Amino acid sequence: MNKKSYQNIRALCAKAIFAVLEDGQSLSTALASLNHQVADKDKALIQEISFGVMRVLPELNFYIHHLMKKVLTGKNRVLHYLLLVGLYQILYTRIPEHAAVGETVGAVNDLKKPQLKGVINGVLREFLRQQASLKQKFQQDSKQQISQTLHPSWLLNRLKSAYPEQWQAIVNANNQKPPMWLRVNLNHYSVSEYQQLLEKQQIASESFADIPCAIRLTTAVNVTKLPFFAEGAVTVQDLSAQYAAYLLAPKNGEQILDMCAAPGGKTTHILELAPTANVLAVDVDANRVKRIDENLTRLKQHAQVKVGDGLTPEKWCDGRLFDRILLDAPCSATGVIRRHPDIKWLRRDSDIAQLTELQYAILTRIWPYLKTGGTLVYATCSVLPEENKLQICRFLKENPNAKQQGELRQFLPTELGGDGFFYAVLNKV
Ligand SMILES: C[S@@+](CC[C@H](N)C(=O)[O-])C[C@H]1O[C@@H](n2cnc3c(N)ncnc32)[C@H](O)[C@@H]1O
Repeated sequence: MNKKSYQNIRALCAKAIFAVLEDGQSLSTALASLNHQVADKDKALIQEISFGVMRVLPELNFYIHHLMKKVLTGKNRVLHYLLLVGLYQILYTRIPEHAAVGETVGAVNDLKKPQLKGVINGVLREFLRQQASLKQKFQQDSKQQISQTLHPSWLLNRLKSAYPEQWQAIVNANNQKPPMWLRVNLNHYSVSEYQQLLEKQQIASESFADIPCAIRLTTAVNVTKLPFFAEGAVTVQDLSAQYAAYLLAPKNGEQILDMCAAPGGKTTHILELAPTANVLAVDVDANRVKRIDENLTRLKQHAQVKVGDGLTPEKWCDGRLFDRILLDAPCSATGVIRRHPDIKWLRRDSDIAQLTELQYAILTRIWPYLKTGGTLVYATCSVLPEENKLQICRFLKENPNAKQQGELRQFLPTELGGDGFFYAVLNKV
């Protein structure tokens, strides 16, 4: 692509944030649709700024409300998001203040609002002047719990009620940048062999006793820097997500259904553990299903991949029964907020009841496709009991042929450990 067609990255950040907060798109989707306008060298910065703004949104809004008599609305709303981008750089990046202000002000041309250059410049410079006192005001704003925790109140209330002792630790973990975890393909390298390869590239890492293929990188790196990534030596996958395939315990030759499989992170792990298992990977989202194929290709694995709705398995299932089913149910994703901080502003309290209903419906429709003696693993990346423990309790009550195997596992996000995840293993008797 011609270099001249790349846009000012602050303008692109503002557009991406606009797409999330005004149009309800996920930040990953919004950034993906702008990707062709970003030079490779700028991709890390655009990610850092836009994800960072989502992480600390209430703080940045607090400052703007103190600095402006009238908030920018209507056709000028995108400039409100540009101001967030400017403030984030000043507060949370190493970009020198003058450059942060200059580049942000320069973005008004790409946003086709040159007449408002003075407003953006004025607000950012006023922030620099008042920075210390505004930060103090923000710290003292204890009435506004949302400012202090950077979480919406409906979610805080749910966390407090589910985890009266741990909610603060969960909130703190959610507000951190996430650690980068890898899953080593043990068919290619042992964990210690791969750590040696990383060391040669000056990439520091730690292994983790509970999961034999997991490595945490001390500092996140682009996957292109990972030795033999393209050849399938490793996959980027959070520690907690790596439990799924181990709990499913697939065997070669078995019939396995990976339900809600896209983008295939767990499909490929199942095939690493049981390379000749007959895996059917199904997801309702045709675009995301393409990514299962891409991941299978990179890892040189084979599975049958279908677009299908978990609510209507009779439409896509060829009549076979499965030895094992992984149901990685669509959920609130409240366990992965540190990876996707936009979730805090996209989800609504009312979504939880709808999701709970959908999860339960998929579970009940899929259950008949499990052989007697077979195993189903129910997983979510949620920390809310309604989507997890309470679902399983209800299912066990209503389905006498379902028996719980082992303990229910509710992982909570921790600073250096894995994401928030839930697992239940059910046997059909
Ligand atoms: C948590 S993600 C799955 C992650 C995936 N298992 C992995 O490890 O890469 C949940 C998935 O559920 C899919 N989904 C949502 N509703 C569905 C439905 N009714 N039937 C099938 N898939 C559905 C979404 O498209 C999404 O890809």
